[in-house]
Amino acid sequence: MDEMLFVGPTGRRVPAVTAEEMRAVDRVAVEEVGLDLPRMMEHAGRGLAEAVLDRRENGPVTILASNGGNGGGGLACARHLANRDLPVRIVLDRDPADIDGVTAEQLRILKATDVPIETGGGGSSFDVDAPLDGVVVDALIGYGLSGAPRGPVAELVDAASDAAGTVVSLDVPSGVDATTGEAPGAAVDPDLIATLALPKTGLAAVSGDLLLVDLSIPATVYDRVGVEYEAPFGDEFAVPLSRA
Ligand SMILES: NC(=O)C1=CN([C@@H]2O[C@H](COP(=O)(O)OP(=O)(O)OC[C@H]3O[C@@H](n4cnc5c(N)ncnc54)[C@H](O)[C@@H]3O)[C@@H](O)[C@H]2O)[C@H](O)CC1
Ligand SMILES: [K+]
Repeated sequence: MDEMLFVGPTGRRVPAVTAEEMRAVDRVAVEEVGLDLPRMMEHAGRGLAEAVLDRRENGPVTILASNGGNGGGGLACARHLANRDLPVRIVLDRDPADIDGVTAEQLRILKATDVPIETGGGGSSFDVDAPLDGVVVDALIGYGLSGAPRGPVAELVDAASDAAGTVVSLDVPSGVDATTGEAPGAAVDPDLIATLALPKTGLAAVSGDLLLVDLSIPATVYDRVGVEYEAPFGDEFAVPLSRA
């Protein structure tokens, strides 16, 4: 627990958490402190959008999203980028009607805008075999990965892997186990990973620049979970990390 695998901008060691520890942090934040999921997801989406704006290239921004917390952050990011007139499109792994929970709240907002929402995995306007140009945002799976990517998610992971431009993964590259860094099947190989709140232990074993995005989780949450924590953000809301 609390392996010091990462270093922040001031040279300070930043602890890493396993997926299980991060789930415990989430649970305490929501149930004991009242920092609910929509609030954290908004920070995730904005931090991700700032990372994309920093690395922006000509061409569209394609946001690949599934039905979890990771996808919800991707959808919040899409809103920020579209509000800045970037040519954004969303590709879901499933029919929009099958998105639920907090992620569906994010989707509902986007449906009121003119951001195109497509569905990957056959039978839709999105051609999974056409190369993706511009920036690709990988918001398919975060620390909720269970086994090798399957079905339409696997096809979208492959599409991100074949992309010519910059690929930015949210929290963890989709297909990579957040705790071990191992990939049980296909996995995204991003240029940049915008990881949330604390780095995940598995990120020590994968390539890609690392940016740590603040979710505004108070230190008491980490205390209650037993994660040794010193706020790594200083005066910033996102800081680059290097691997120790
Ligand atoms: N405090 C925080 O760190 C917060 C993080 N957030 C983000 O939420 C995700 C974790 O969300 P969760 O809903 O638990 O899981 P995921 O989104 O990672 O994945 C669920 C999604 O993926 C599908 N899936 C899982 N395994 C597979 C597979 N092998 N093949 C195909 N599909 C798979 C599953 O069916 C679901 O659809 C975390 O990483 C952060 O990005 C919150 O936004 C805020 C708090
Ligand atoms: K991801």
